[in-house]
Amino acid sequence: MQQATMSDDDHRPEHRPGQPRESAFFGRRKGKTLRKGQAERLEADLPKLSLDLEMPAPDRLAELFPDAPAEIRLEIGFGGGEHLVHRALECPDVGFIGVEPFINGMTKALGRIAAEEITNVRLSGEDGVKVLDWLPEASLDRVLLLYPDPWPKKRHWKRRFVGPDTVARFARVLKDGGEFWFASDIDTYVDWTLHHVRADPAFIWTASAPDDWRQPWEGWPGTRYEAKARREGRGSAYLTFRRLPREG
Ligand SMILES: C[S@@+](CC[C@H](N)C(=O)[O-])C[C@H]1O[C@@H](n2cnc3c(N)ncnc32)[C@H](O)[C@@H]1O
Repeated sequence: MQQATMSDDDHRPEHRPGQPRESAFFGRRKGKTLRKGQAERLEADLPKLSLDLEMPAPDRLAELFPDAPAEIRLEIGFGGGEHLVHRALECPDVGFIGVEPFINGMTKALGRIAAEEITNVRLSGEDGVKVLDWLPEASLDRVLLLYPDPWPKKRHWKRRFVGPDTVARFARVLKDGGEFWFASDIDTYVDWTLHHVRADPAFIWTASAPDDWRQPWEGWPGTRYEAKARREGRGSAYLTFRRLPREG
């Protein structure tokens, strides 16, 4: 990563807050044709683990999981699920919701979930925006966005998942004191995210020293996309924002 400038005003011309987006997915849903076994797994296993966005969310989100976890985290755009599965195994008492519209990534994650007999994960193949809008207010302890599609060309910055509307959505679904974790190897996206999240009074950026954003979180296993960034010579920033208590 080039040195992030951490300035707040670099990207304002592109930032025109308007109506909340109904979709923030601009990527591919399908890659290589799935092998027969993979297609069968997708068909058999996904419905069992998938959120039903046609039905209202349960008031107590913990009811989605067999062991009614006290803590629930959401990972948006999990790719092949490497990080999601690692954390689900590391924290069996936490409920994880993973969102990934790319079918090949979803299939890979389903394979790992089955192989490890993981029970504390629920999934959605929908756009993360739809899942955020479905979730009850103040229902999550953490939202993770790890290496979101970077859209490096300036004319595409508006496609980035982070924007004023999605930051407001994070603020709605997070519990007081909950956290939004963001990782990226693209310096303009790091600056962009700092600008948008710090513009929302619901959040504070928790960093007080450079290592707080240069070093990954405890137990960090890396991600597939991060490994690619390293091979190509880019470092990363890891931003942690805390949702402030609601007033009243
Ligand atoms: C660059 S990849 C990173 C994958 C993984 N987090 C990693 O670090 O290896 C970004 C992922 O976000 C997914 N994605 C893009 N837009 C999304 C959206 N609106 N909702 C949910 N996932 C999305 C893509 O399908 C892709 O798998």
